[in-house]
Amino acid sequence: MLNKHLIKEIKPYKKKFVLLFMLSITNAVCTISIAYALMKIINGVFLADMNLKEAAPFFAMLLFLMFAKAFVRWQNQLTAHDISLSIQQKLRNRLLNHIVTVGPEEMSQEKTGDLVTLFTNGIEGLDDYFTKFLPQVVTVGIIPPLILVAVLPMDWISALLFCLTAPLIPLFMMLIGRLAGNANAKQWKTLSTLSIHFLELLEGLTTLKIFNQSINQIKEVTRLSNDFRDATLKVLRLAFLSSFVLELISTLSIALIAIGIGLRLLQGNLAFETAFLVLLLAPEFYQPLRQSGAAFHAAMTATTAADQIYRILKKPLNIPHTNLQRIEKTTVPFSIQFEDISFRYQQEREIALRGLTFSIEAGKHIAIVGGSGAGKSTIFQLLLQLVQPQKGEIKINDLSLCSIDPVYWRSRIAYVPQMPHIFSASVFDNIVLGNTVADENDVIAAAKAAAIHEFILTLPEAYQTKLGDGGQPLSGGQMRRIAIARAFLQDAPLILLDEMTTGLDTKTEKIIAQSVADLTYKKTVLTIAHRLDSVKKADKILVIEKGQLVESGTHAELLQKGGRYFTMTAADRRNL
Ligand SMILES: Nc1ncnc2c1ncn2[C@@H]1O[C@H](COP(=O)(O)OP(=O)(O)OP(=O)(O)O)[C@@H](O)[C@H]1O
Repeated sequence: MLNKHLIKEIKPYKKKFVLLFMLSITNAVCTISIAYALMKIINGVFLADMNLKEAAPFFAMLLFLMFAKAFVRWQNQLTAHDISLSIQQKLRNRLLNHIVTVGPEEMSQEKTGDLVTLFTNGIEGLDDYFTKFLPQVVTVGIIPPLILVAVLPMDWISALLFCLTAPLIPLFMMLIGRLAGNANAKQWKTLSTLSIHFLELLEGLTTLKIFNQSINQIKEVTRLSNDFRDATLKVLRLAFLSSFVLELISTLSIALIAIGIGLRLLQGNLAFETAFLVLLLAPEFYQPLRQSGAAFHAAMTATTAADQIYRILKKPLNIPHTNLQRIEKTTVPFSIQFEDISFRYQQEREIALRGLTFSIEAGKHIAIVGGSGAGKSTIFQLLLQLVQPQKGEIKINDLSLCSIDPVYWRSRIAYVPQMPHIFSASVFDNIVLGNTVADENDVIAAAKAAAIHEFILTLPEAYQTKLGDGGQPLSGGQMRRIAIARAFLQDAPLILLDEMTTGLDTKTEKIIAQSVADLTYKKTVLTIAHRLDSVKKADKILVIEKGQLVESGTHAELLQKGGRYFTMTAADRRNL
């Protein structure tokens, strides 16, 4: 239950944790002193004929101690929440940074719904660990032992009973904890599955409606929702059961001590003062142990989430971070060499690229063609350093790509993906996307080059119109043009274009083609093309099939060869 990862997170907050410890000791001292003051007042007033003047200091002491105890508990909670919120914020940032650094390939093995649940409920669930469980552990470690030390010299029999009965509570907690651990894991899994299906329902709403499947999906979400309710109820049942058991054990223990004290009082073997003080302290002795049951269950949920969080944080970073170099600006445009590159995606049986060897001279325009799933996009993934080849070497200006700082390297690439992502931000921010030096004129120029400026002006707030989730909806072609404007703005020496003109009308395509020609002048450009008539002008065409390079040359050379490219162009013409 004391999760070693979560405990490690406390290290930077050692001082605050020491304060928490000191506050718990003060709380324990206050608890014992309150019992002592009460005993003095009641014994004095009822049995020792104490008058008001004599009792006044004890009343003052009692009042002071009660305030002090309330203050200490308040500070205790504040400190615990302070530590918890700082750790949560740090973990959220670390998780986010790690996900970004690990990259899309590794993260594609994770379910989006799982990650969303982890990032929200999971991290928030850790709060209970730091604000309930850990302070409770500290309290359990301080209050009962201090009470024991106070009681032992006065009444060793009650102290012995404390010692004999107290271990029963953690023992039962451990037994119930085993069951609760499984129930918590199941509850977490069900919640994740529910999130995944709900996300799918939202994302695939159109498809589901068209195929009349929305009812089925709703039924599935409802079924999962019921499963989640059952799983939660099971967890709650166990939590209530453990509370019941702990309450029962502590109540019986207090009763046992009270009977023992009563009998010895009757026999005259015990002074009233001592008996009364021990009776007052007995519930205080068991209270932290009793409360630890609830804290224990809160911690269970937190540790289940923590296991998932640290599993993600353990994912290896795919970039070797030693001796990273930069390519000086003077060496652009870049020449590229693929030397016997082989690559297989994790958890895929089929190899995506096999022994790929080709070279691209600096400043040349290369087209990559091939059937669906041939491995074209994977070449871009490798060039973007989103994945690393298992075999072979990629060289940029004769420098190994894996020795180049990936952050710097990506800043030298303008990339238009097949399906660009539009963020929940203004049109302006979506085009700028982190380019800190671009001003308004640059953005407008980029939008004009991407033939999207006129359209942006028709939007309610022009360049300030919000896009993305909940914002202005865009067509596929408009999204592509925003992505193309991004690339224009970046003005990088290496340009990777994936299906550049897909989803555009002929007029827009012409405008963009001209802008691309201007943008790519004297730059190294790689274009993935499906429509073969758009690759005729390329300096070199690479034909990829089943992850292998089957042909390369200019359009004319390849046609003359009468090989795979020739067959593809013939098929392309027939389909027109
Ligand atoms: N993230 C991924 N995880 C696992 N396998 C992948 C991933 N991306 C692609 N693949 C697999 O790698 C192979 C090559 O895919 P790639 O996307 O490079 O092909 P492509 O030529 O770009 O296809 P298309 O023209 O249809 O986009 C395919 O078998 C594909 O299933």
